[in-house]
Amino acid sequence: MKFSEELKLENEDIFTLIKNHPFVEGIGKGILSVDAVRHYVQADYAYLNGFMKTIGSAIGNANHRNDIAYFSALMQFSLHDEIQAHLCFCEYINVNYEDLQGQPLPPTGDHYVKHMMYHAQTGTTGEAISALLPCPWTYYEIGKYLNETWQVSDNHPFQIWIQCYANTKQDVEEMCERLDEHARHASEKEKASMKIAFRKSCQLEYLFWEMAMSTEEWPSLKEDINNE
Ligand SMILES: Cc1ncc(CN)c(N)n1
Repeated sequence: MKFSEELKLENEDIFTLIKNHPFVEGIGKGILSVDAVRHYVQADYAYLNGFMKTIGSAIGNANHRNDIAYFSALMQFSLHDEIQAHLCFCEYINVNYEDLQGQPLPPTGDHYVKHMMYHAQTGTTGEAISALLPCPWTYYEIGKYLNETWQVSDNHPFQIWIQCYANTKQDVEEMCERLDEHARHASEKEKASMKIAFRKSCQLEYLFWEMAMSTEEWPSLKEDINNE
């Protein structure tokens, strides 16, 4: 069995939790709370910046030119293509995209970016790919699942969002192949680290949806004090 197939099998529980998450269900139904969508886009804009910076760190640690070329191509999707997914949500809540940019990451998003960055800075290229892979992989699974489950017609409010990710099969397969190539040359110890990095990223993907749904914020009394 390929290493990527092993990872999928071992983390099927989290993939299922993600597909059944109320935010994901809301995308399928075409009904989501405005606050949750606003919170998601604000956090995801900052998260994608962190994701791309993590790729930058992985490039800094890479020993092979083909990995550098791969990482640079991987960055393009987040930098360009995902804007349409965000704009789809912005249209739904009738808010300018620019107004949702530049916000700090809420606790879960902050933890997720730092987790990926840790593996990119301290681990091997295989470990960095393991930490980064759940981002494209879980979204591809969500897009595919929603496309198969709901009638996603032209007038579905989240059609563009769903198609954006449902069409990424090839990208995910390519990333899995790259991971499998690294796993073939990895020691048992390195493969164990890769598995930990992958599972935590899957779990943080789930928690990111929770974060948006609960509009998670850093705890503080300061606003209350300022408002008194
Ligand atoms: C948190 C998160 N995870 C994954 C993706 C899909 N690239 C995303 N936009 N945001």
